[in-house]
Amino acid sequence: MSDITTARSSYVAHIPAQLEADGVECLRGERRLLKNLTLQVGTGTCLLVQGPNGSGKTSLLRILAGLTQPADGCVRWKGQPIKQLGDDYRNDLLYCGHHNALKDELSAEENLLAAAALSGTPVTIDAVREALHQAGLAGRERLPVRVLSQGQRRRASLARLLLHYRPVWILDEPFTALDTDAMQWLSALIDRHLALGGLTVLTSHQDISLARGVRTLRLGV
Ligand SMILES: Nc1ncnc2c1ncn2[C@@H]1O[C@H](COP(=O)(O)OP(=O)(O)OP(=O)(O)O)[C@@H](O)[C@H]1O
Repeated sequence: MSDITTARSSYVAHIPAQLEADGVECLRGERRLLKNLTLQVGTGTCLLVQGPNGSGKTSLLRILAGLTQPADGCVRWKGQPIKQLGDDYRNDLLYCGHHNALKDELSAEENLLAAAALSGTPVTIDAVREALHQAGLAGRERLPVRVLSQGQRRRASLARLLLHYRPVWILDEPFTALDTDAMQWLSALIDRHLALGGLTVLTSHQDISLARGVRTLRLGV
């Protein structure tokens, strides 16, 4: 009995904490955007997905986040299909979409508090204020989001990265609208996330530079 337990424990311990796409296909209307796409992203790794407009970057990120089902193939986290993992995967994931997912009439503070509560992991107002300060929004926390600039809205959305530890970050064009300081802040945040054993998949039309290096996947070429 103890031998079996030991064997099972060591097997579990050796399942790599990696995100995998295995033979993924994505159809949009008449178009096949992705065919037999296979990739692995391990902890401490950043994968940058690049390609022309319409090449399927957002579609791939949505499939990796479990928000869109692939026409074929499978996405796995720690060796298990994310479809089967359900909330166990969602609790390990932080997805920041192309749009900022902020409600215009609410302040940045209220947006972050509401998003955290909805995700089932409420946070304190102090934690939210600290995250918004780090995101460079000190003094703007209580304004309705509709009056913030595009870059400030992006910063407010990205402040979610500071509120919970989630190993899998999937970020769709997170650098869009950010100024140079904010781009450096976000790069440092991703680097720290990778150093803590997280992984990141992101899209960007610009090249990005991280201390740990970046792997690039080019679509539509
Ligand atoms: N729900 C949908 N129904 C039909 N077509 C869709 C749908 N979602 C996306 N598409 C199409 O799929 C293609 C890829 O879209 P996607 O958003 O994945 O591209 P992208 O590489 O992220 O583009 P961009 O660089 O412009 O953000 C586009 O031609 C788009 O119109």
